[in-house]
This record gives sequence, structure tokens and C-alpha cells, in this order.
Amino acid sequence: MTATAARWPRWLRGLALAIAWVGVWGLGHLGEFATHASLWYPPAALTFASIAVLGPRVIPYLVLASFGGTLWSLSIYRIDMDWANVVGFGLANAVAHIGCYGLGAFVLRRIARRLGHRLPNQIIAFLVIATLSSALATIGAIATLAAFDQLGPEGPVATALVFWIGDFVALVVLGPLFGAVLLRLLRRSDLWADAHAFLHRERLRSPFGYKLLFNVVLVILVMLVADRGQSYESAFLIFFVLIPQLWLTYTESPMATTVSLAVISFLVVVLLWLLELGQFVYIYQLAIAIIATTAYFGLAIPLLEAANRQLRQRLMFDPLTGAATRDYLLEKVQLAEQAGGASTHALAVVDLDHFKAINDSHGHRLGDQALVALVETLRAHARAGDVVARFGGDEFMMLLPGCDSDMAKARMQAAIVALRDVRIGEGVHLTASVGIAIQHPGEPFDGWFARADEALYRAKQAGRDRVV
Ligand SMILES: Nc1nc2c(ncn2[C@@H]2O[C@H](COP(=O)(O)OP(=O)(O)OP(=O)(O)O)[C@@H](O)[C@H]2O)c(=O)[nH]1
Repeated sequence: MTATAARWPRWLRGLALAIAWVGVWGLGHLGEFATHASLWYPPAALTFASIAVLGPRVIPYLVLASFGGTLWSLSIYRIDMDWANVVGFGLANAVAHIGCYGLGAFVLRRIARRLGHRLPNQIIAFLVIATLSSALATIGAIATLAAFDQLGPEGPVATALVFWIGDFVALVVLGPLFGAVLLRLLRRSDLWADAHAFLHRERLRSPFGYKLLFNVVLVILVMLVADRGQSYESAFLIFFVLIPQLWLTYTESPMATTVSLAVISFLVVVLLWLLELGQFVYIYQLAIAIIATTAYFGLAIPLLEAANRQLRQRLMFDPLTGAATRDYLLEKVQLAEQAGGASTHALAVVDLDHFKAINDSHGHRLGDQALVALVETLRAHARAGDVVARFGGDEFMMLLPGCDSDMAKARMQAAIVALRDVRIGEGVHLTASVGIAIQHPGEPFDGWFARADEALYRAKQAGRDRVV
């Protein structure tokens, strides 16, 4: 299905989008609680997501779809209009709806391009633009309804509030979900590479199912209490859903957050209608708006944590050879000292022989391969708890906790013998020299390292390819 949609001709994809839009409009009508005021107004989210993902070229198809929505609304509310007015009303609706959301989506595309791949910023930009474009669309919709004598008895101010919050909630709750579906169906990720990865990074797993179930049960319970209590206080209980939703946001994938927000919002709409809680609709709208925006802001925390982990990885491991860095080794030395008791620890300093000559005659790339081969050989001779670290250039260290002098010497000797057999290129023979020192009780690292380095110097002086 995914591959098929990506290969469809443009006009067919546009038509499919228009049909989907009218279908979503129909769903919005199901969740409607007052004339022209749909609680979630899902097509707003689809208009925004499709222009944000696909660009302004989808606008003609959206105009077509919006005309479909207008005609459908005339039939639902049995509004009699002559054809000239129908065309005018349809056109005004299309301009108000697609113009405002198109502008918002267009601005978001531009900002996303400027921000590059920085998802927390993209989320904040999305929330701000969702607020402004839903306000603009509300003004447009109210003006259109007023111009065609369709404004209800509530008046422009009351209607505007319902429209604005409803559209905002729909945009925030459903926009990312529709965007993810479009990105997936059309296999696009260029501009939204981060958002794409963010929405598909992990599959939804079973703990998510239980957490979602918990949210669903909680929503049902608090709304049943509101039905019994019939008071503002009992309706405000819906805000407690924020706590499990944030728990889910922190512990599950971003996609899980998006799905959970869509499910609980839909459930609230259905229960509002089933339990006839229309008098509390503002409270529920506000609650969903706060829960959704807080959850999206909350997403930045796991993302920042992941970025921190990546940063730490770069700080602790050499990108070329994968060996640990000096800082990592120092951490392990401290741990070994704390845990070691009376046992001795050995430090080996390892340096490739005539490495400069390998670089000069075979090139830097082969030189790099030599470094990787050395680390692989050292690792092959390491035991659990040993640390292989790069000190800089072609000099490496190996920490051998719980090793005395003879054991350390035997093990490093075995490693350099194995290195002699490693072949990385025609006529390239690798050998290394090793200096070992056993830590004196309470000796600081620098002194210990200096003694091992001195032993290495002596190994080099004595003719290389040996352990001292
Ligand atoms: N390919 C490659 N070369 C590096 C890297 N880091 C340092 N070098 C080179 O490593 C060489 C270091 O050589 P030395 O250890 O000073 O000398 P040597 O030729 O190994 O001689 P001995 O140690 O005395 O046996 C220099 O030519 C550096 O340019 C690296 O990441 N990749």
C-alpha cells in the first residue's frame, strides 16, 4: 500500500487526498455538538498536515474537497441558497480554511528549513503556529458565516471561542498523526527527516498498550463521575489524565504519545455526546489542549536525554577505532580502585611500531585500518573488566584490573604475537611495543601512567615488538 501510494500519479494522489478530506470532515460531523461548531474539526489538521508535508501544490485538491464539505453542510443543516450564493459560500469557506491553515503550514515549512533537524524547536514552532493559524481561521470562518447569515444565536464571540479552541486542539492532536501517515504513505522525509524518524523510531510495544488502556479507563471513570456530579468541580477531574499521559510520554516512543492523544481526545468527544455533558464542553476542550501541548513539550525531555547519551558516547569513545577515551579509562580506574581491595592492577601502554612509515608509504586510510586492527587485537585479548582506550595518535592503553606483573606481561605478549599475523594490506606488517606498570598502593594515575610510558620507551629502545 505504501509503495503503491508513492507511485501513483500526482492527480490520483490529489484526488485520494480530497476524498480522505471529505471522509475526515464526515467524522468531524459525528463529533459535533452544536451547529457549525465541531468540537475537534479534524479537517483543519489534515489541511495543515498535507500542505506542511506536500507543499502548496495540494491546494487545488483541498479547495475541491472544501467545496464538498460546504455542500454537505448545506444538506445537513437544510440551508436553502441559490447557486450563486452556494458558490460564494463555498469559495469563502475555502479561502478562510485553506488560506489560513495553508499560510500556517507554509510558514512552518520555511521555519523547519531554517531550524534544520532540531525537533524540540520544530515542536515549539508547530505549537505557536497552530495557535495563530487556528485563531486566523476562526476569524475567517466567523466572517464567512456572518456574511452568509449563518451565524448561530450564540453570537460571534461565543462561537469564535469554541471554533478557536476546537481547531487548535484538532491541529495539535491530529496534525502530527496525519503528517506521519502522509510521510509514510508517500515515503517522504526530506524536510521532515527528524519528525519522520521521531514518529517511527520505535514500534508500539505491549507496555504501551497497558498504559493506553489505563488512560482510556481513567477518562471513562472521570467522565462518569462528571455525569453523576453534574458540577464544574467534577468535570475538572479530567485534568488528572495529564499525569498518566506524561508518564506515557516519558517512557514510550513519541509515536505512542501521538496515538494516545488521538485516542483519549476521540474518547472524550464520544463520551461528551453519549453522556450529554455538553455544558462542560469548554472544560474538556481546555483539558485536552493543555494535556496535548504539555505532552508535546514533554517529548523534548527524552529527546534531549537521547542527545545527551549520544554526546557522552562521543566523549567516551574514539569514533575511528571504537576504543574508550582517556576520561572513560580514568573513570574505570577509580571504580577498580574502589572495588579492588588488596588486588593489584596493571596498566599497559601500547604503541604501533614505525606507524609514521605505514602512513607515509601506504596512505592515511591504511594507517587508520592499522589502528582499528590493533584495537581489535587488544580487545580479542581482553577479559571482562579490562578497558582498551586510545590515548592519542597511535598510542593506546589497556587497563588490566586484578592482574599482577607476570599475568599482565603474558597477556600482552600474546596480544603482540597475534598482531604480527594480522594482514591489512600487501606488504604491511604490524608490530607494537608495550610498556607495563603495576599500580603502587594509593598511587595517582599520572605517576602510574608515567612509569608505564617509561617502560614503553625502553621497549622501543630495545628494538620494538616487545613487552617491557
Ligand atoms: N592514519 C592515522 N595516522 C595517525 C593518526 N593519529 C596520528 N597519526 C600518525 O601517527 C604517527 C605517529 O608516529 P609516532 O608514534 O610518533 O612514530 P612511529 O612512526 O610510530 O615510530 P615509533 O613509535 O617510534 O615506532 C604520525 O605520523 C601521525 O601523523 C590517525 O588517527 N590516523
